[in-house]
Amino acid sequence: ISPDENEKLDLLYNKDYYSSSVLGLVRLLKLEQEFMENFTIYTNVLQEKVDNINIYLDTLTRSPHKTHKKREKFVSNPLNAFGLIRRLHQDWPKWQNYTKKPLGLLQLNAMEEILSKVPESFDMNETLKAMHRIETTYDLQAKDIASGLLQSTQFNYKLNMRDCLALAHHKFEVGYFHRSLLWFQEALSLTTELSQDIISNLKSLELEAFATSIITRSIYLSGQSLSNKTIHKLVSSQLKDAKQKDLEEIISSKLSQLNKESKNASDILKTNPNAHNIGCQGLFPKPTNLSCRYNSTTNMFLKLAPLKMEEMSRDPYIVMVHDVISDRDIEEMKGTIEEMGTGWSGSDSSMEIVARIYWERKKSPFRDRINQLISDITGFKLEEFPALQLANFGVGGYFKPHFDYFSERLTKDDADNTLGDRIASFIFYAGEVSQGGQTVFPDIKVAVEPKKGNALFWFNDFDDETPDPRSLHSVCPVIVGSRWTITKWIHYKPQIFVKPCSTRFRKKSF
Ligand SMILES: O=C(O)CCC(=O)C(=O)O
Ligand SMILES: [Fe+2]
Repeated sequence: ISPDENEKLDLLYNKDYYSSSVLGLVRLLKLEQEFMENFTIYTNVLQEKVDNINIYLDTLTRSPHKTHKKREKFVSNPLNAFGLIRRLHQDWPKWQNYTKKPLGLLQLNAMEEILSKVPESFDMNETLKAMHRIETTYDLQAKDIASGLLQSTQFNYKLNMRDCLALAHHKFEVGYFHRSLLWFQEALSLTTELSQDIISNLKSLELEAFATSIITRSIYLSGQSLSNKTIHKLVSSQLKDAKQKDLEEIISSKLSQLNKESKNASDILKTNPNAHNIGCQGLFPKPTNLSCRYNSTTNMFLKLAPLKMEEMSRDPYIVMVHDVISDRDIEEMKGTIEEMGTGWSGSDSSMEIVARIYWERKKSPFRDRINQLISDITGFKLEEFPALQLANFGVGGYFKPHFDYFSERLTKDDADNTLGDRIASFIFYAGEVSQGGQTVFPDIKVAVEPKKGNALFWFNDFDDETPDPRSLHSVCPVIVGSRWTITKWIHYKPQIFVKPCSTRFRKKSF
């Protein structure tokens, strides 16, 4: 990578994107609100001008003087003659000037300023990907999503024709022709609503862009070896003079054709559910041999307020602790956040921006309390690495399957190797997530609902600090909700005197 490209990447990665967190989306909502307020004032100012002109025109209402005789009679009266000359000499030039007076400049400038902050193509693409992730992970249907039905919940929100068209085009670009066709049909079924719209020619532009992509692709697929220039010419000639209806026809028929040709290939294979998707859809078999219990032994304080512990898996050990963090704690947590940074999923070339994160490095009563709580629950010592990581996911935000042990995730914030590996992970669920966002362990078929107030604890390593690959875990795309988490990684070395005696070693095969 050249220094230039490095700089570009740096810019891309250090930007605060709207799509990567619900916090970012809240900022964007405020931005749109501001834009609409300015637009409203602007239209009011325009309206006032129209009103003023109308009031003046109303003062001049008179009979239409249809014949020459009537007109002659009218101007033969000195009052009318005088008024006529005076108006044309004095008034009308002023009104003409009035029409030229610029209006609402303040608002127009404010709107321009706001438009300089709107989402760029990166954010647009991320939100298309997020929608795609939600659709494919949970195997939702275009018509359901468009009408506000997400899984079994019916919302009062709907997508409009332009939303569906953008999704159809994206599905085509990523090779999901079947889904693309369904979204396109959805868009067509909604066309009436905007057909009279002043911006409907924008729709034609988008249809044209879509048709161009499709025809270009089918020419490529036809196997003729043509230069890009020739292809471009061919496409333009096919689309020349195409009306909106023609464009719709071209897109529909080509998509159907692509879909037929690729049957059993792209869509079906790609949406073939993997273990992560099965977990997200709630289809793991229900475990039967697990227990719930009150824990009041790790610490004196627990005798007063025992912990509600629910086993999620016995081997490897995964436990959910119910109702351990209060709404007040969560509000306090949000108050401690300064600037948030970009949260990532994946590694190297497949890195994706999925959340905003904040490392709580400064000592605070909140941080002390949370660390104490984790110590009380787990019995582990945290003094040597007191930092906490807070995260807020975006809608559709997720985390690819990964391991938390160091060999996998070496980050500069947490890579103090003198403390040893991250033998265990502890996560508080600190946001309201009504759909999606589960923590999933695909290999051992465990899926955990991110219920606000609860916490999840699991081991990443065996007792001898060797990695336990069954700790592979992922986060399902958030469908509805603002997913906040507080994460703590528990390191090996500080636990040297407190580690449980049970020996959980990697099973060696000889
Ligand atoms: O938020 C979660 O449920 C898990 C996050 C995670 O796996 C991580 O940050 O390493
Ligand atoms: Fe993780």
